[in-house]
Amino acid sequence: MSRPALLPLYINGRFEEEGQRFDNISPVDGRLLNQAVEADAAQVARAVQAASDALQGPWGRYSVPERAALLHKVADGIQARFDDFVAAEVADTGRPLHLARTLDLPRAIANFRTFADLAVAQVDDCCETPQADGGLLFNYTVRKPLGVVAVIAPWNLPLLLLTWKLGPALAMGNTVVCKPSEETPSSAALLAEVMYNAGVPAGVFNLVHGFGPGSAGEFLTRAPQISAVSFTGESRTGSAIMKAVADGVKDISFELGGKNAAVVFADADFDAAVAGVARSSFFNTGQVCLCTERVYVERPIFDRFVAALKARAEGLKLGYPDEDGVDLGPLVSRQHREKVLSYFALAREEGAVVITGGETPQFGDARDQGAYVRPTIWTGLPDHARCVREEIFGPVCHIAPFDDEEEVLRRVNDSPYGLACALWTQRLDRAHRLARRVQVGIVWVNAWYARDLRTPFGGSKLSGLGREGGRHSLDFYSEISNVCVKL
Ligand SMILES: O=C(O)C(=O)/C=C/C=C/O
Repeated sequence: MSRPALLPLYINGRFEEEGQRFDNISPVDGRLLNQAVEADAAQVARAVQAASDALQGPWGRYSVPERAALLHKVADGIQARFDDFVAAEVADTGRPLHLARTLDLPRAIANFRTFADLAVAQVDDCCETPQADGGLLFNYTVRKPLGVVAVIAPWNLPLLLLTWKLGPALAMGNTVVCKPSEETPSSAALLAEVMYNAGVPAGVFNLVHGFGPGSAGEFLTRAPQISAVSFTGESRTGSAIMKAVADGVKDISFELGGKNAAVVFADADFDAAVAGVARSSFFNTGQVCLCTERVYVERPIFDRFVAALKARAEGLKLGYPDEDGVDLGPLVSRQHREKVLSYFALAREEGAVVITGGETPQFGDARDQGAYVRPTIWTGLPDHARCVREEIFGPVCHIAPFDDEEEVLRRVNDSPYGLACALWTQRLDRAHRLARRVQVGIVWVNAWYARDLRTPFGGSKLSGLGREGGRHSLDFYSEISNVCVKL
């Protein structure tokens, strides 16, 4: 698979290599993977202008079925280069090959196909209003594109999350300017090739690489012609974007941070709960906004559960992406590892008992130049400890006992975040009762990160604004008008 040594921009249907370059470093062994072009203010402005112009071009005359057909062609194009995309995603993130093959790529393809099909199936409202004079009002909904959408994607699930936004945005007739994370630019560059080869009209999809403040991210969110920003990432970046678009009162869709809890009751299926909590804490090396970082276990099974979770964590294999049986890759970068390690140190200062982990592994090979950390479990911290309140975004969780529903509900809700929660119990009456009272956007019961793309997805409090998924995405990416006709 030949991945370009230089990842270009893609503006108005043309690949551009002019501009400052930045290095893309492997988190597996620290070697230079490739470089990407950092878009400057003028290039971002041209991308946004191209997107704005494209709305008045052929794309503006595409019917919904024609847009859907083109999105299926894009999905076909990704499928046809499945291995290239897997290699790009694995190179940038260091994730296990099997994870890219079973999650990232299938979801990227599904993200286009699902919203192409939902757009075609979309039915809008109408209603009749009898008038006192015997007349009738006929009301119906008209759905138009928002316009130019800025899509800013994170580095933890680069292609999955970029396409999760692109699918509905394009299905609803918008044009987009995308800025992938500077940590993971490679798969987005491949997607530009697929868009070009699928015949997506020039200006409909544009790609700018770069950073946030003072770089492409800021230039994009401040561009006057954008109508909306769809962003997944840290809460404080979300706040900065809100400020950038406030004067223009732009639409925003935010899927932000979390400090997600798992609650394990004594009646839970013990082995399923241990496996589920180990997965929700360490999946993708803890780099998913939905990952568990707070575990609450009912006291009668607490000691047994801690021992079982410790054994699970210590059984996880850290390795090269293509190693047989590898469970965890590295964190996305040395810089992110410094952040996670700072919490490892903070936990000790705050008085944590380290059940397992809390340090970097010593491989004695090239991986020591990477960004690996050991899966880590703490206990013994008070609920107000920073390590129990702040998002760490690594393979780490704090585990604490609880005695009753009301206590654990209060503790789970005592968080500035409100994204996801996993409840492990066989008392489904209790599960349904608690699910309504947990202040999050997504509750899993005896499961975690099980997805139906039609369901509402997003968080409350600092975890975000709005919902993605199914009709929620179609509505966000539409300008909906009502027409009222006197008959
Ligand atoms: O699975 C999804 O659709 C999704 O949005 C995942 C988000 C994870 C964020 O870290």
